[in-house]
Amino acid sequence: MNPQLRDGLLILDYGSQYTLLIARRVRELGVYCEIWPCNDARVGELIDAGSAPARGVVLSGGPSSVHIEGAPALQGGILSWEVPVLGICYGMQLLAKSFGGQVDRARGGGEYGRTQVIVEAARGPMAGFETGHATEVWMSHGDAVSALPEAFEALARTENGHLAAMAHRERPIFGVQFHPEVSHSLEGTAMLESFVFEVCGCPDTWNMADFVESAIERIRAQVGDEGHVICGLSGGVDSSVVAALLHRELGERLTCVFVDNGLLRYQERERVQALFEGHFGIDLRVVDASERFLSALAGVTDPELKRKRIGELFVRVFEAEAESIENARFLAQGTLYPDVIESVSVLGPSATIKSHHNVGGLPEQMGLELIEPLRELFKDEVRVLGRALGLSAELVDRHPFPGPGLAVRVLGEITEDALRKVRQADHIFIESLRAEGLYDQVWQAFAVLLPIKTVGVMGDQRTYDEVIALRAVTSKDGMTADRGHLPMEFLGRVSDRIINQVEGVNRVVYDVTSKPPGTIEWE
Ligand SMILES: Nc1ncnc2c1ncn2[C@@H]1O[C@H](COP(=O)(O)OP(=O)(O)OP(=O)(O)O)[C@@H](O)[C@H]1O
Ligand SMILES: O=c1[nH]c(=O)c2[nH+]cn([C@@H]3O[C@H](COP(=O)(O)O)[C@@H](O)[C@H]3O)c2[nH]1
Ligand SMILES: NC(=O)CC[C@H](N)C(=O)O
Ligand SMILES: [Mg+2]
Repeated sequence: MNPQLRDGLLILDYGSQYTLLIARRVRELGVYCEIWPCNDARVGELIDAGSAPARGVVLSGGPSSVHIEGAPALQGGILSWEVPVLGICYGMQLLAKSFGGQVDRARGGGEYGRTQVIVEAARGPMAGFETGHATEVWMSHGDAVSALPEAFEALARTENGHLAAMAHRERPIFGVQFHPEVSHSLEGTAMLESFVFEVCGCPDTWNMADFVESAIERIRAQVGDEGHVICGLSGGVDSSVVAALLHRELGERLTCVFVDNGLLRYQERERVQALFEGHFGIDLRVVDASERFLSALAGVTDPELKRKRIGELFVRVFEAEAESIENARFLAQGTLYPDVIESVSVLGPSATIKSHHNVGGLPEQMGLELIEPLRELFKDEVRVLGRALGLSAELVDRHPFPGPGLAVRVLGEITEDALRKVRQADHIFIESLRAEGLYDQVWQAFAVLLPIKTVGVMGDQRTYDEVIALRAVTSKDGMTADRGHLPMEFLGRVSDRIINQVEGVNRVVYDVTSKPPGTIEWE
């Protein structure tokens, strides 16, 4: 928990796809916030201690229904913190149920998409409007509050009379059935503003500079005067920002370790070495662990098992380096919020999407204590921070590259030959994007090698070779993504180059799946 949370908002996540957007909106207002899973153990501890972690609490939406067995519940103790609460969608339904109201399947099957609501009482999130004001909001619900709890009154209704927002008559407890955090709710930001500033009284003092300061303070407290930190440096945006932050505070008490795991892209090791050894005056060690990684992955085809083996080996390599450095008890990583949220599940183990190597892939026993100063940030926020720390545009605007690297882009079994194919194809794709000025128009792009063979004809000869899938996406933070709209002629040129130059590949396809329902990586 960051001490800045005391002046900010705690968002409890019940599994909504929009929870991240709530956090973004709040931070855009200059107020710090954190998202915790609704069943986070810290909530129970803080309830027992009787102390609220923040100035207000937001209960997010979620896919479940409050009247179904096993649906995530509201820990009633939250209400004893006596700080303002705003329930959004599922969050509002939880509040209604807790206070004795009725929640049922909505008449007519629910409301999805654009809806007009009319303000009935200008309080709480609706404080900025006149009674009778009509505003367009975004709905996405199949259940509805069919009977208001006695202690509550309606703040807004839809045109056909359904409850759209409610407020406790005496306490600062509010619910909205729609999603003020999405941009389709035209005056949603104003509603959040009223809640955050008027109701909760949060100061709008949060910004990146504060973040740096408080991150450094926390690092200082954690590391002490003698501690030495090992930083896993991949050459990517996140770990470079962490290294720059740590270097400011620790100077020579920082050692960066770049691991060549044999799963890197074309000439990646050389590029990272050239960039960092010359530039930052940072102590950089390059460890060639490729044989260890490749033998640990031999014969492994399950994506989660790949990720776990890779996560564990990374840590073992860092531990081995730490042994030769006095007081090296800490491991810094560039973990971001999306890495965390995808690796841990809200509703139970089945909802884990994938174990990011640096979170869900970590071994249970570790000899090093983690330092993860970016754990509460999103990618685009880290980029802003990187620029503020003076990192070059080339580094800051680089496409992300996952720690498990090409292992999750060779579907199925990983062999040297498969790595060669995907590495060459990726290089051709990325260089072509750069050469034709398209690199910055997509958020991430890469090649995937599929474990299937198809028939082709090359130079009058029959071929029976493998398939490369190209993937390019646009995104803001990696949590959701859309297909990249690359010109078909460009894709055709890349396809020709790949098939001509990469031995063993005779077909190229383009992935047009968005996220959701797909994920960005194929494994
Ligand atoms: N080859 C590597 N050597 C050392 N550490 C690594 C390596 N790959 C990943 N890591 C560690 O794992 C963390 C998470 O990887 P991730 O790819 O999410 O971040 P990144 O590489 O720093 O940034 P980007 O998202 O731009 O690729 C990194 O921040 C870094 O600490
Ligand atoms: O460092 C990382 N370790 C991992 O284990 C990992 N898995 C996915 N990614 C990257 O995260 C973003 C979202 O990816 P997905 O849509 O595939 O989950 C994309 O940018 C992915 O490249 C990872 N990064
Ligand atoms: N988006 C939501 O929070 C949906 C909540 C609840 N499952 C409903 O359909 O009403
Ligand atoms: Mg990376």
